[in-house]
Amino acid sequence: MTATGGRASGDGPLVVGVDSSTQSTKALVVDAATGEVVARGQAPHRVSGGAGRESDPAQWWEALTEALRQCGAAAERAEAVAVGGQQHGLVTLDADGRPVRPAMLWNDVRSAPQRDRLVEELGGAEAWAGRIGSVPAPAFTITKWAWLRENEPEAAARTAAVRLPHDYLTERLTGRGTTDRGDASGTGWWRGEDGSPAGLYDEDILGRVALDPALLPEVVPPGSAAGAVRGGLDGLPLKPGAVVGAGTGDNMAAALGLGLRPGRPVLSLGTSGTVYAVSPRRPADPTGTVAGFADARGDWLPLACTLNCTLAVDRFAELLGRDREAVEPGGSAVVLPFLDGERTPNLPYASGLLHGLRHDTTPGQVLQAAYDGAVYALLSALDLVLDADADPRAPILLIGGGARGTAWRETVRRLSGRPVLVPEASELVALGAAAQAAGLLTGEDPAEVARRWGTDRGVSLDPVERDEAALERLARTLRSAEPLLKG
Ligand SMILES: Nc1ncnc2c1ncn2[C@@H]1O[C@H](COP(=O)(O)OP(=O)(O)O)[C@@H](O)[C@H]1O
Ligand SMILES: O=C(CO)[C@@H](O)[C@H](O)COP(=O)(O)O
Repeated sequence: MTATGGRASGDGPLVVGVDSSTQSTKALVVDAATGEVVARGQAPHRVSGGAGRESDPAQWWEALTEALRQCGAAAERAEAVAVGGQQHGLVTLDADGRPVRPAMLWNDVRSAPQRDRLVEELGGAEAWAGRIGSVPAPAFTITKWAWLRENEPEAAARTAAVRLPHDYLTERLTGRGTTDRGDASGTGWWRGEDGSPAGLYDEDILGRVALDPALLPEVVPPGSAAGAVRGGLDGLPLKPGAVVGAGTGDNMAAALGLGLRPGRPVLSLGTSGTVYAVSPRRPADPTGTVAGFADARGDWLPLACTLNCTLAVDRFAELLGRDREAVEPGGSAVVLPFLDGERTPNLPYASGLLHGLRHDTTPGQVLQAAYDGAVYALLSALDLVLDADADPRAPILLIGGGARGTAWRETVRRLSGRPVLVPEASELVALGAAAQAAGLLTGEDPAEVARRWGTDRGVSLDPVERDEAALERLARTLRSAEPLLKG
């Protein structure tokens, strides 16, 4: 079992990297010297359906414990651990550190009205982009906190600490309320332009949503530890005293795991679809398409995110009664798979749309159209996340659960016209967290650790001619259907 596709195992210390994302927790035990994955575990999460998307944070802790148990004795020997987690989720804790209510997740769009109001109150989209580098989407933590205050004031009043998903797990490990700049940059109340690696909380913005800064975690600067694993964590197979990294958001962790350099675009196909690149310049997109996130090292991570990716396409396959790979070419069907509303483009009230059916349209063509719709939304932001001087021939790094599927790979090739590289290492978020943990032991930059491990080695797929006709059909349908999708 190797992350790196072949280097021999060494005698390096062991580290644990955790990916606590929407659907599950994955844990890897990695040899810090070679990057060899010596054990792995995975346990699922429950996410509510209906109007919102919520998960009980206590369940993430149970899933972490279970995933580590599956790693066996190797986890107990690890010298350091770090947690990458789904971004943005609002975790509210009471005075005893227990969740006041389930966490509202990144893909819960109930706070769209609060988002619109907040954008207007600060002086519009441009003002937000200039101030925090992003125009908040309803994904951002600040909009969820505003929703909570309005809709469940007693829960907001009982809140003694506000955390992100990865902060919650890190705090249970160390007993200290901490976060990092990468995940903090998705809250809506963190600013990174003052030159200090940890950035700062924007007290004026916090005042607008009546959130006391004392309720927020300390931002641990890159290269520093959050603490050590506490004693007395019954049933958790980690060694007390093991170093705990600051952790980060899952996309920032994957960027670490790839040892990503500026100019290399990443397309991640999971519950969310994301497209991003590392940049030395702080982004500020007033259209709101690109979020100006910080990375976990001191650079930036301009990123666009869709709400409808693998789950939406799998749902189309299920509705059509087909295997997810049973796509067929041709036809004129167009699917805008916005089953959960959408963030890119910004259409929180949208639902899915199927257009262009003819008597001879086949179910396999409709399924292919669903893949096309999901990938189109991401590719429309590809050039926007890259710096102007980025090489347009650089391959797209394709990661996330969907990257294992042939239909996903071929759709990205056909709609992008670019070479595609699918890393052999499948769990890049957990590997990035492991690289952060390893860097704390060795004093190295975590991205250098990942490069040393060779995590971006994989299958190279040559470019194919871009399917302009499909792109044009999608663009036209999106334009024409806008009033309907705005709901
Ligand atoms: N072999 C495969 N082919 C295509 N899709 C896959 C394959 N394996 C997993 N997936 C997709 O990957 C998704 C999970 O991706 P993952 O990146 O682990 O999600 P997340 O991190 O958002 O929880 C599932 O929704 C599933 O549709
Ligand atoms: O909201 C975003 C990025 O801004 C999402 O990418 C979340 O971070 C969830 O990630 P996955 O669970 O799909 O990996």
